[in-house]
Amino acid sequence: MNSSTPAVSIDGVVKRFGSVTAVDGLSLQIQPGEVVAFLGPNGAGKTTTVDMILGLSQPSEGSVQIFGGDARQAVALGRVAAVMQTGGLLKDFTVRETVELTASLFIPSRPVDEVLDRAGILDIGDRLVGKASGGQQQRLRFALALLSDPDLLILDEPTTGMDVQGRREFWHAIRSDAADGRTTVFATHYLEEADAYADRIVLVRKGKIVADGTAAEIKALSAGRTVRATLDQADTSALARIAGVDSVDVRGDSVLIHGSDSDEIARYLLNHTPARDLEITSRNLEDAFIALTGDDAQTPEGALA
Ligand SMILES: Nc1ncnc2c1ncn2[C@@H]1O[C@H](COP(=O)(O)OP(=O)(O)OP(=O)(O)O)[C@@H](O)[C@H]1O
Repeated sequence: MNSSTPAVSIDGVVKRFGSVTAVDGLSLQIQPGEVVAFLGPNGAGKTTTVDMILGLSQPSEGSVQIFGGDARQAVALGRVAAVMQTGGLLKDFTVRETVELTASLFIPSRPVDEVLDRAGILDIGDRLVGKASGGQQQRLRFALALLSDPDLLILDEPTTGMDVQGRREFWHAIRSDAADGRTTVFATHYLEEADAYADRIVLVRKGKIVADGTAAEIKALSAGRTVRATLDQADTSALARIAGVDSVDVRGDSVLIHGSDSDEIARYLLNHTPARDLEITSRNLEDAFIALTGDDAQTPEGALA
């Protein structure tokens, strides 16, 4: 590997499960040290992509390379570790025994106490896993992932079940390891988490990347305004052709048009249609996410993907 080798290189990947295409032609390169959020609604293909990065499944088409090589090999060498949503913990072991047992299976690079401390569970080392809360179990999975001191950490909904303080401590640990060069990829539903902690957000919808950029770039992309007007029998395809328009939604006798240039939309409606009662509103962040990833979303003009 040389310094220009990407940590993750996904090239034209398609993953099908029978008639379902979970990942549909995805290409993505992640450089060492980046913290990247995979954001998207249920069923967007986040977990399927994460599984392929971990070598747990193979693409139907295309290729996935981790540090220039095979994903399974990178995992076997301890260069890649993961914190997944469920599974993998034995309830009758204590928290510390779980970490010790895992450490005994390979040559760990970090001492047990250090990873327990890093994950914020040093004080509950003697607690049975079955008695640990959901958030504590999630921290335990994090501790296990840190044992090999991986170069690439994959997190699937990592903070599920964690309280506010737990989330903050968790992300603090992730960011400080990123500063030391660790690459981190996490899948989430939470826009706020991606916004606050990722260097880069990859927005996926129906197995495709719909936007890829910094949080600021994504927000700028999904900004814009909605123009609502009363308009019978709206010609939606004509409205969709107005410069900067990315969605047109008809609700009863109202039409909602979203785009980057609300003046242009209003001008068109007033000059070329019998539209009346115009209202112009800004979207909040959550609306923007839905606009980019919802069922009616169209890839916005000027998309960063
Ligand atoms: N083993 C499987 N067999 C059949 N279909 C699958 C399988 N795994 C995933 N899928 C389908 O592939 C699509 C993508 O699923 P995936 O779990 O990757 O989405 P996701 O973005 O992680 O969703 P969520 O946010 O709900 O975790 C879904 O339609 C899902 O039903």
